[in-house]
Amino acid sequence: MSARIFIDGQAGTTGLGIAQRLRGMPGIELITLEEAHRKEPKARAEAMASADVTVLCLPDDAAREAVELAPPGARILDASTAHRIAPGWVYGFAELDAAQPGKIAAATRVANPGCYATGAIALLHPLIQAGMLPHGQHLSINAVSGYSGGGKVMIASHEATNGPAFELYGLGLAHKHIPEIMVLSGLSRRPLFVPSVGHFAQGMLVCIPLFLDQLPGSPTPYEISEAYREHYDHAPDIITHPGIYGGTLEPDALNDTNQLEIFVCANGAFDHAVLIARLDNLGKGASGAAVQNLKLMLGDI
Ligand SMILES: NC(=O)C1=CN([C@@H]2O[C@H](COP(=O)(O)OP(=O)(O)OC[C@H]3O[C@@H](n4cnc5c(N)ncnc54)[C@H](OP(=O)(O)O)[C@@H]3O)[C@@H](O)[C@H]2O)C=CC1
Ligand SMILES: CC(=O)N[C@@H](CCC(=O)OP(=O)(O)O)C(=O)O
Repeated sequence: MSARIFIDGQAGTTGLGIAQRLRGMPGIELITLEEAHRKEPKARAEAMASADVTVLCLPDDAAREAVELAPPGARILDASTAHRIAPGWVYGFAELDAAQPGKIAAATRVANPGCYATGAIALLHPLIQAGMLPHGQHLSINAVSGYSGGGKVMIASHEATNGPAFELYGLGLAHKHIPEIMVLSGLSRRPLFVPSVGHFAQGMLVCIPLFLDQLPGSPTPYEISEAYREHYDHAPDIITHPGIYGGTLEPDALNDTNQLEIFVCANGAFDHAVLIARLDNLGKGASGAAVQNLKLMLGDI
């Protein structure tokens, strides 16, 4: 028997990415609304009622409205920021720890993580859990994303104007991913987060600098990479690199995959390290993770 999936927001960047991934999968039937009806509350509520899982690929306010429209008991996977740390919702980062896949599988409401948050949590949570980073550590997070991270509006703007080549944003230091990064990593002190966007469509790097001599026990970079190896030993989509990485890193090497790579760069003479996550903002940072979560919610069909 096939599983019926309704994507609310089927015409957007994330919705199209999820639909494309699901079309190739056996055992999945997509419920689609005609263009004229795709924003009608009644048509959307009916589609939700007949779906095994509804995936919300909508702006935050529209996602909150959709949850209100949903019949009681409807299973929902929300790709927006609206419910990431909301009570009653399970965070859809399956690699968080050994218990998370089971929690996602059993949940009625799952929040798909933000793209930057996926990279930051993947770097921070294992070290905080292992006691190598204190919960109250002062941290800066710097990241660059391809312009598809900004959805249809940013894509159209970059493609129409051929730029800007690069820009910093979020300079009010209140980016919407900071709350989920804090809660899921286990940080008690708000990190500084400076995102940026470049004139390339897809791909992402998330970088976290550390002064190793300020950490408990002054861990070596090798101990940090070993902590990642142990934590992600049973996570096929997370690729850890042993030892210290000293090459160059381009953001788009994992495009169209659901993988995330972790690098530890360091210079022991200065006790300096930089933790780096590379992922596809539209893959593991959005549609790839959504499909991974859907598979778990449907019993890994
Ligand atoms: N792009 C990315 O890398 C990521 C995005 N996300 C999140 O996913 C969600 C969708 O983002 P993204 O795909 O980029 O955005 P887009 O702007 O590309 O797409 C949003 C879609 O939602 C539709 N929509 C808006 N309001 C309603 C409504 N009331 N009822 C039905 N449909 C509606 C829009 O319709 P119309 O086409 O008519 O404008 C559009 O098709 C956002 O919450 C975003 O934060 C999550 C992870 C990564
Ligand atoms: C380049 C760009 O604008 N990126 C988006 C984040 C996209 C994303 O993954 O986040 P959500 O799932 O939370 O929307 C931003 O910074 O708001």
